[in-house]
Amino acid sequence: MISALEKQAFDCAPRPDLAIETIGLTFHHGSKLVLDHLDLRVERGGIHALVGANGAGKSTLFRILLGFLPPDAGNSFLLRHDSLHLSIDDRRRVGFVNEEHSLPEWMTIAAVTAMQRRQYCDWNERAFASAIGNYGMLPSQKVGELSRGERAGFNLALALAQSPEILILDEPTLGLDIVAKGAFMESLLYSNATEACTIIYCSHQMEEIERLADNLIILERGRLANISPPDEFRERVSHWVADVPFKGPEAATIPGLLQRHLIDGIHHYLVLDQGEGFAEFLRDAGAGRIRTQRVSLDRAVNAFLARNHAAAGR
Ligand SMILES: Nc1ncnc2c1ncn2[C@@H]1O[C@H](COP(=O)(O)OP(=O)(O)OP(=O)(O)O)[C@@H](O)[C@H]1O
Repeated sequence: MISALEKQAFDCAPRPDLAIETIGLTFHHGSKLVLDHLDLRVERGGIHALVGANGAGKSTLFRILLGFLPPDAGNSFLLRHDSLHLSIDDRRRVGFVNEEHSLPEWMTIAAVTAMQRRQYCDWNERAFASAIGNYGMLPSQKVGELSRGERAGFNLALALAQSPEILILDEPTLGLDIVAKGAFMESLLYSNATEACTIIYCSHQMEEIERLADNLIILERGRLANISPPDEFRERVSHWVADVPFKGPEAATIPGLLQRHLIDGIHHYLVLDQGEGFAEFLRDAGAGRIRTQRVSLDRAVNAFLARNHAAAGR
């Protein structure tokens, strides 16, 4: 028989197969609940995209995981280590790139690189050279002189050279133009980081996610709303087109409704987790012709995140 104390310790013990684990993680910014008893388990390896509406709590989650913010309740573990007690060695195993790309502006690329090289004992010169090779930066250039895209690329090259076991990317391509975004993603994909480490990647760019991610994590108001391969999520959302007479059925009666539109007298419904039974529902509502269309990941995620607007309209 184990005691209540032992059971609690066992329940909070980190799992070795997980890169990230949060248990009942709760955080408030003032009176605002930002993370709401979040239970998240991210397996080691692969690319995991973290998606959510603005203010869903994604950056806050990263800050807690990295030990920059203490949670109000619950636990968070990074590579099995409690985020509140990460040692210097634990931190060396974690690469972090965010949209700010904050690096000392007055230092040259050569000087920042030399500093990082000294700091990380597992420094991988090949990974650094390969990532930085996508850009035409000169070692003598100061960080302050770099464009946003170059700064992002430099930051990524530094993080990859660390040989991290986990790489956390918080909207690293925010504000970059399409060419700079492409260069950043190429550097990431053609590094061997994708084989050797777990990448958790927060982005609003669905086409990037569709191309890169093995797993789609959706955070909604501080709670976990989905964790699955992106395709699996996309298949949960279906688009039905039907010539239902008049205004069509009341929104409140439509099963799984995410979004609906009336275009040229034809009703379009985006619904969640509905199979063939939905066609029957439309037929019962008076529909003659009914067809379904493929939904892109972008559309599926956006409709899912905006579904509360549909609910509010009911
Ligand atoms: N320092 C702060 N003080 C007060 N509230 C804050 C602070 N930082 C964040 N918040 C609030 O916490 C909530 C979550 O913020 P967070 O930055 O984690 O969201 P996010 O999901 O990363 O959003 P985005 O996609 O816009 O970057 C937001 O509602 C935000 O207004």
